[in-house]
Amino acid sequence: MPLTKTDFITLNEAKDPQASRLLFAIPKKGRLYEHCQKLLAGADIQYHRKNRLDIALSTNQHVSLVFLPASDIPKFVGEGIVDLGITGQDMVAESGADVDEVMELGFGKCDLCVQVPIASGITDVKDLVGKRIVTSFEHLVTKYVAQLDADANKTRKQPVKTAVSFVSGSVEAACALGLADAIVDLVESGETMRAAGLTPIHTLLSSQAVLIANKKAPHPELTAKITRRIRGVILAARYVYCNYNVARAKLAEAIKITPGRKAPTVSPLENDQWVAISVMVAKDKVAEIMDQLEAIGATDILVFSITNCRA
Ligand SMILES: Nc1ncnc2c1ncn2[C@@H]1O[C@H](COP(=O)(O)OP(=O)(O)OP(=O)(O)O)[C@@H](O)[C@H]1O
Ligand SMILES: O=P(O)(O)OC[C@H]1O[C@H](OP(=O)(O)OP(=O)(O)O)[C@H](O)[C@@H]1O
Ligand SMILES: [Mg+2]
Repeated sequence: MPLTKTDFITLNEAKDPQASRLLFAIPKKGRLYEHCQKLLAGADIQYHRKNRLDIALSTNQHVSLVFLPASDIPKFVGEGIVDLGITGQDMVAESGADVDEVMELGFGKCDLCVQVPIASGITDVKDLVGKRIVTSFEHLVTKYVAQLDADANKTRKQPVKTAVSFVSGSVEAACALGLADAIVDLVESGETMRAAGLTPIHTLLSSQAVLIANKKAPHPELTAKITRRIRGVILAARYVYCNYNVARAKLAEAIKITPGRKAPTVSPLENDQWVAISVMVAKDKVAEIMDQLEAIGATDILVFSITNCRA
């Protein structure tokens, strides 16, 4: 939904140079919305969003949050209408907007894939030349198809053109509806693709959510502060804190298993044959690491979640 008149009044207030708030665009719904809410909470950017209003002034930071469709955010950031934004890398690529990609956020991971009906037997994108492709990623796909066509036409007498048409959602239905021979859409678990009887034959790009900034954003210090805070929240989500005891004789082996981000903290125990180690460990490797620590005789291995951190 476009911004309403009330939104623009609030936006103008928010842009009042006296207030000079940083404008931060957040996807207004969908896959990225909840993750963004958690990020904002972790970064302690508090706000109260009034019912149906797409702008919210932060109550504790010099920031106004602007809730927009994920697909519009790269353009708004690129043009400097807002200073910072969160969206998918796929949306940034599709928009062609010139923005600073400040940081990958580790959620909203998916691939943009060319998909064909399993029954078509097509396995090569070259076999789509001259056929019909339906997608929401019109610019990316048009560019990709232009190259496919150009390559194919080098060896053809009669040039062919692959047709690309746009739909805004439920792209996977296009083949079954007889609108397309192939589609290009996002795949995460692959459930939607399989349910539609489709199979992937090529990946155009891999995407995840990113923090993007206008290249001439007028609030460098506030931008840097928010970026640092968000980086802390992201980092905290990727790591756990691990504490264990190990025989001093095994210290070198233990450090190899848990080298930490810089180095582990090694503290003496009352028993001078043993030391205690505290260290950050990647969350997705923690079970493996605990197995390895146990195998060298480490004891009292404790793992704690980290709610926030600065590294
Ligand atoms: N299935 C998915 N898994 C992971 N990330 C996804 C998935 N679908 C979309 N995304 C990411 O989230 C971004 C926004 O997609 P989302 O589906 O939330 O918005 P939308 O399609 O505009 O809205 P809606 O689907 O609610 O109409 C995409 O650009 C992509 O980066
Ligand atoms: O591989 P999966 O885990 O099944 O996810 C992929 C689906 O998720 C998105 O759709 P969404 O639910 O956002 O609906 P939309 O097509 O209306 O955007 C995307 O467009 C795919 O259809
Ligand atoms: Mg969607």
